[in-house]
Amino acid sequence: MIRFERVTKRYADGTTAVDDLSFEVAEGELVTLVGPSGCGKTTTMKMVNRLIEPTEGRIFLDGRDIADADPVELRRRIGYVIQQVGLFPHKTVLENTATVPHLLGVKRATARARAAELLALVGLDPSVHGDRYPEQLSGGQRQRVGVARALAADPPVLLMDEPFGAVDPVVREHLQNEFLKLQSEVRKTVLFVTHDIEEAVRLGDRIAVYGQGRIEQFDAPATVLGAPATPYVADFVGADRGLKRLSVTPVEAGDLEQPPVVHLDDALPRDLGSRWAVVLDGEDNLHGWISAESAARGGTVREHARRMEAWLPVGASLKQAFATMLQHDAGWIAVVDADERGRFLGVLTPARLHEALRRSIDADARDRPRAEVDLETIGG
Ligand SMILES: Nc1ncnc2c1ncn2[C@@H]1O[C@H](COP(=O)(O)OP(=O)(O)OP(=O)(O)O)[C@@H](O)[C@H]1O
Repeated sequence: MIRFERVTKRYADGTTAVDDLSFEVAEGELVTLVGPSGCGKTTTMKMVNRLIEPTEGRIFLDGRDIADADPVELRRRIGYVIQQVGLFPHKTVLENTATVPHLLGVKRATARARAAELLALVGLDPSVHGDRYPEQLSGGQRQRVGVARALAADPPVLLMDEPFGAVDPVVREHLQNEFLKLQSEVRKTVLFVTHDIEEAVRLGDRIAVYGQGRIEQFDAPATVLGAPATPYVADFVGADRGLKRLSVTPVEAGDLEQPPVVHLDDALPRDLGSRWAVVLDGEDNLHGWISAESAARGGTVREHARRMEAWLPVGASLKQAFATMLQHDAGWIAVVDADERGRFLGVLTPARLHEALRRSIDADARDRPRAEVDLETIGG
């Protein structure tokens, strides 16, 4: 969808901001550009909508060289969201959002109706916020309007330059989550600039890690964290990359331990064979758990079974799993099928969680599926 072919940008004063850059972004893909200040991220971005012209090389959008496109027509196909939002202060939120479609000749009423839909989509109630002016909004709300406005002309491509950079960390995490949800619906092709590796990892299908004017690594988040391509990348993603990796590594069925299991309608065994057992209903769905102590008192499984609060669907992140363990002060959590039936699959313990993490790091380093990694062969 977007392709850079040996693109270089040298400014008039001799600064090489982007140096012989080649990469490709697939349709519907979200690529984050991350790196320290001044490494060329914004320059890369602005060359896509021709706010900056490359010195050398070519950029293709949908297979067509953008140098041949009319810049105004080109920008209609590209939504642009920046940190300083740039809303018109004298226009209401609804008018701000409807501006571009209106300029493109969409009838006023239609443009406003569409704008209201978009505001709802980014989490603003048009009946509450639509008639306000930008100064009557919080920073986070303004950013949402910025995103809604960029989507208004329904462009296939979105360029986002530190769109959530100016808001506090809590609001920022909200906006990131909302944006991920939105993106799963609208599936735009997105270039997203950030200097925050956490943000890059959370949002990106792939991450381009920038050094000075060059991409040092262009890979999926888990690979960048697990197998940094260069010492520079390793340093940039940080010593706590194991922690960051928790949030991008899913719980897999192969990570789970199989504890003793009893069914609700079973007669209670005297000896569970363990300090606790998982209790399932007649359809093998998770019901709860039972301790060896209560089993020893006799009675029925149903009588002693306790509800299981600490559980997760398979595919949830290891970070969520860890958070759930801490939240419930649980030494293990149950993992169920991700579908509606929620069949019990096994339990995750802290030791298994740690193994899953080590396995996924090693799997990436060796470019092999996680299930095939034998932990015995990993040093340390
Ligand atoms: N108009 C310009 N003239 C000269 N040099 C420029 C110009 N614009 C940017 N630069 C330089 O080009 C380099 C890359 O700048 P760019 O804005 O692309 O970086 P960035 O990675 O987006 O940084 P930041 O995260 O601080 O926004 C920097 O050294 C910058 O000083």
